[in-house]
Amino acid sequence: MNDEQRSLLLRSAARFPLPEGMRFSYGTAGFRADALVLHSTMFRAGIIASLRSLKNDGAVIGLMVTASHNQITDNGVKIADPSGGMLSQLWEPFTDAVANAPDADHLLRQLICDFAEKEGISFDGSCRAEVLMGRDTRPSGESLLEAAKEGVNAIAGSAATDMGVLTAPQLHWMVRARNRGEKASEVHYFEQLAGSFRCLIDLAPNHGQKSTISKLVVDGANGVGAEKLELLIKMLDVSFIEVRNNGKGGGILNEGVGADYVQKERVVPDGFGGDDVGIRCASLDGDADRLVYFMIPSASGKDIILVDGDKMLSLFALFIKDQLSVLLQGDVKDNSFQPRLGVVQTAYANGASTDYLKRSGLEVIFTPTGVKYLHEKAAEYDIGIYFEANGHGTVLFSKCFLSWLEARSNELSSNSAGSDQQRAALRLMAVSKLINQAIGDALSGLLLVEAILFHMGWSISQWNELYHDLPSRQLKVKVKDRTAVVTTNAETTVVKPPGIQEAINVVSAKYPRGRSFIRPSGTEDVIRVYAEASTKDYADGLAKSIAELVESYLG
Ligand SMILES: CC(=O)N[C@H]1[C@@H](OP(=O)(O)O)O[C@H](CO)[C@@H](O)[C@@H]1O
Ligand SMILES: [Mg+2]
Repeated sequence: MNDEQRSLLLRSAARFPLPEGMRFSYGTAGFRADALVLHSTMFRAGIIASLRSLKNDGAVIGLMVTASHNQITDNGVKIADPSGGMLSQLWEPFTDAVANAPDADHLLRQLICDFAEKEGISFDGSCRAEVLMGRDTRPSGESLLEAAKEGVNAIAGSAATDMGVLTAPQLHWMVRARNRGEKASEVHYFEQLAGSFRCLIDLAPNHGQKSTISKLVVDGANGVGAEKLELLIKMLDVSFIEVRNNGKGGGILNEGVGADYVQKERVVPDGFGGDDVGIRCASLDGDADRLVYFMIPSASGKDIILVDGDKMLSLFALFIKDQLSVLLQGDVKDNSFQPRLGVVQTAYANGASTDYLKRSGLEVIFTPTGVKYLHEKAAEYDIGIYFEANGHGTVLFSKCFLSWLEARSNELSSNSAGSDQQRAALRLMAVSKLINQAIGDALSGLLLVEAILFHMGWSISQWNELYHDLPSRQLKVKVKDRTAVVTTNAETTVVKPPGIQEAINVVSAKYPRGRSFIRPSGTEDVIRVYAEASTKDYADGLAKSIAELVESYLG
């Protein structure tokens, strides 16, 4: 950095002082806190996004202002890498250090200069950083986005482009598209989703009945997802999707609504009730990267039948596996390309889903919690399907598989146009365009679920019958120091403190189909307890006993 660049950075940083007594951590999914204390964090996240762009020879980086499913008074920021995926984990320690560096004695500037030197990032103007920015509908978003913009501008020669209100997955999609030299506006995003959805519907065996698709009611969490889904519905020109909780009726973001509420509390969200019994319903979260489906079984209670991320994963896996087997029919094994299909879950996946997937002949792999881990693993396959139970996930197609698929499809269209094999190839191509390749996306996931249910001719109940969830229960335990718990085996085994894993094993073995684990949360100051067993009472009892163990070991 030359003197001029240094003084620009210092002048700008002085306008966003670090709040006293706060400690910020990039955590599982970006910085999150009360919006009132976040201006310095946003400014600094802007700096990091600029540096990340410079490190990648000026590739576009994304910066999304959102706190997803948190309460409306919170906000946060996630950074998207050039691929459209989450910020590289290798940069997280630096990101944390920048967010917490004291203003005094130019420590922030020093930290940035030292890191830039180590990473070989040059400020000589040979490349220009570019950061695409978006925000959800939180009232604090506009001013926080301005702070982030100042952070980008504090690195001389960088450009920040404000894309306005977006879902998080839209911004990730745009970053990916820009870096691939593809059209990247919101209209292009909608066109790609709508076009590939129509294609899947037209390729369905029962396509003549598309005007009879039954009603779907979507809880938009009073957030950005509702607004964008309404636009998408207009572009699709369909009438079977109704959006509720779109924020226009006075409802508050994530309050008694949204995917996280529905999945964790397992109760009917606001805006839904007796008139919706038996109807296919879905819930988005506050930045529309999570999606769960549900059904209201009776008008008299608040209970729902939850159709979660595990079931979405199972539905996608089943459909893709079927299409692949049609496509590969008759191919001589030795000569043909055998695509590797992998399914990625975390320990929170319901045991019944894992059994179902394995019984279906699928390769199931486990990673720690957090989509950054699942995404990385899924990317190792030709087709990698990943989902967290809470509804965050997607399907990744490798470049090599897509080239093979395109060639195979061209070959089939000249030799056997209209054949089952050709239709299977076209379906798989449409899925790869519909489902967001950058990150889990509730809107694209929703259209894929709808297209597959239509293809199968299934109701939500038939989908739900793929397997029966084992009753499960999650608890949170507040302890003195959650970092005292260290786990291994994708968080299913505790290695510290000594003895607790053995105790967990003994307790779990007392319950039929008992399985439980503990881990420190990456987003809250708690130890999370998960338990499942053959009945609801057993799952509740097991969770309670494990929580007591945690208290006695870590108090
Ligand atoms: C049990 C659970 O739902 N954990 C969530 C939650 O992480 P924790 O580290 O468990 O706090 O927030 C993450 C970010 O949204 C999400 O990826 C993850 O699945
Ligand atoms: Mg979210």
